[in-house]
Amino acid sequence: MYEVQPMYLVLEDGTCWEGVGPGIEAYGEVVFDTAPVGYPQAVSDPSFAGQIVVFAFPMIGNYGVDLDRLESDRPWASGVVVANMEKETFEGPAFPEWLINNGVGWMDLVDTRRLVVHLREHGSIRGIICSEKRKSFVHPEEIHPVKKVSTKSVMRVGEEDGPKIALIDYGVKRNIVRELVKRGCNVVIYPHDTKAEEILKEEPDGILLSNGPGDPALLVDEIKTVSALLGHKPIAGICLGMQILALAAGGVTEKLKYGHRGANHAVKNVLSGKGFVTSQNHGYAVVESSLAGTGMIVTHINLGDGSVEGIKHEKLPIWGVQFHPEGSPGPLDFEFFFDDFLKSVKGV
Ligand SMILES: NC(=O)CC[C@H](N)C(=O)O
Repeated sequence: MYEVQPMYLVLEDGTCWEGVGPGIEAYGEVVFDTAPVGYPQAVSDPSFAGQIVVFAFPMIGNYGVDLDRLESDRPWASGVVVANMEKETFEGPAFPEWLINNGVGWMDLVDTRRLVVHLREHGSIRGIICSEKRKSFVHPEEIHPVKKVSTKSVMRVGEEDGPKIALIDYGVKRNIVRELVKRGCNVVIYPHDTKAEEILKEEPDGILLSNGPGDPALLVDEIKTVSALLGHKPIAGICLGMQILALAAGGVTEKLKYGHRGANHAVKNVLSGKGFVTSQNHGYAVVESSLAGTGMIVTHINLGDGSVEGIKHEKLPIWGVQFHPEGSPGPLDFEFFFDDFLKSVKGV
């Protein structure tokens, strides 16, 4: 077991939030997530790298961590803030112990209801979890988090004689890989900085751009690579992957005030009128008006704030979604995204 001590979450706007924790400091953009369950999947989603996640649901840690059902091999969130951390569980490592063992700072007994309202009103903001009250703090030097979470070498999984999918890993969630493998694909996972020629040399049948952390507009080389790939093969993008697609086509992305992170975000297909409940984790969005003249059109919007949730090319097999068709955590209503991708890859 571990001991807890008084800890503070100090935000860049000067507000200080009290709680207790195991004494591990954490630094990052403070964001909130509204999913009630699936916290091990959420914090192991590499898209949370560099972020302190505040869980809006009050009880976290009620069940332990199933190490075989994570979205990567470790928690990537830089910190976790909760109202009520359960200390013991019957199965698997307890959530708070697992965070400590991986060096992730957390805080318990925080007034997360008030904190989430604060973040909604003032927007996501940087902060630090620390053991003394501070008025200001120095920001550690930041490198783009995609560099930290992407694979360092090419990896191959799945059926050797299946459709060959080039998956560019900006911080891929394991469930995206599982969805492809489940459909008999031969998946080649590439580091984020792989050149277009190297990918095309392998003659993939389709290209999938993964989710990932950080500001998409800063990924200048990755955007150039995707521009060079456009038009060669069917290309689909998920979350950061969709944002990179839009930027590669000439569009623009912007930061949302507090983003969408949770397991019940309603989106609408504006072409068919159908609605879907989706899993989401993003802080940036594609600017709809910036797509004019790029060949890309909006296919889905968020029913909460009207922001862009899906795009496609008018003529070519290129499309993307801003939410997570692989769920994990969250609903699988949109799992057919992978079936559509495979149909496009096989040309049926
Ligand atoms: N899950 C993701 O791929 C997130 C994309 C991007 N980092 C954002 O916050 O908008």
